Amino acid sequence: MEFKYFDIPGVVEVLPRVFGDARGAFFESFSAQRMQEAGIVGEWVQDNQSRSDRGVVRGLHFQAPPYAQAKLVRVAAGRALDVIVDIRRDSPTYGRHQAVVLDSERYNMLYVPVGFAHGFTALEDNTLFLYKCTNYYAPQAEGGLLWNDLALNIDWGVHNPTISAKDQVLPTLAEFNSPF
Ligand SMILES: Cc1cn([C@H]2C[C@H](O)[C@@H](COP(=O)(O)OP(=O)(O)O[C@H]3O[C@H](C)C(=O)[C@H](O)[C@H]3O)O2)c(=O)[nH]c1=O
Repeated sequence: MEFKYFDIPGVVEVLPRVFGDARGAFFESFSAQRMQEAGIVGEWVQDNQSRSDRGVVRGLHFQAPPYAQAKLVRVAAGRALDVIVDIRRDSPTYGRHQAVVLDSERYNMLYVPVGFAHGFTALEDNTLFLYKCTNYYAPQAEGGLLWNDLALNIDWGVHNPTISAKDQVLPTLAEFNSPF
């Protein structure tokens, strides 16, 4: 299991060791000890899974404290362009985003710390998106940012996505008051 770090502090890509043979492949999708050593911290209490066809955009979402969630995200089938935005007020990279392609053939994962808005584009049909969370679902604490806010300057890889009505009316970064 190898780890890749980015200019945005705290974000970690996990590149697991994959064991391929005539039957297929095997890899460890979670290791509390190895991940803590890499700075991937938190008590993982809830696993989620969503299925999206090509052109779906979900996000940008977060849960406000005290229900804030760190996430460990990957795809079990298909591919996704994962996007996270730093919304930690005192961060030198506030408002900046990081995009990483999650590929079910590369088995890579991304650690999204507390203090980030998160979303993704499904790049293929039947993209199965799996993620661990460090806090339970708390709809009363949900917040978000408008996916196509020009100030975020995010290339989602799609111009006319399938997106929920809820996500189409999220605030822009300028309108938004971060709880982090
Ligand atoms: C997130 C969540 C949702 N739900 C229910 C609530 C709705 O009836 C239904 C769909 O929820 P929503 O439209 O919020 O699903 P997504 O748009 O995929 O939301 C997720 O998308 C982005 C990418 C994220 O990072 C978050 O984990 C999460 O906000 O599932 C639950 O029962 N539990 C949950 O933890």
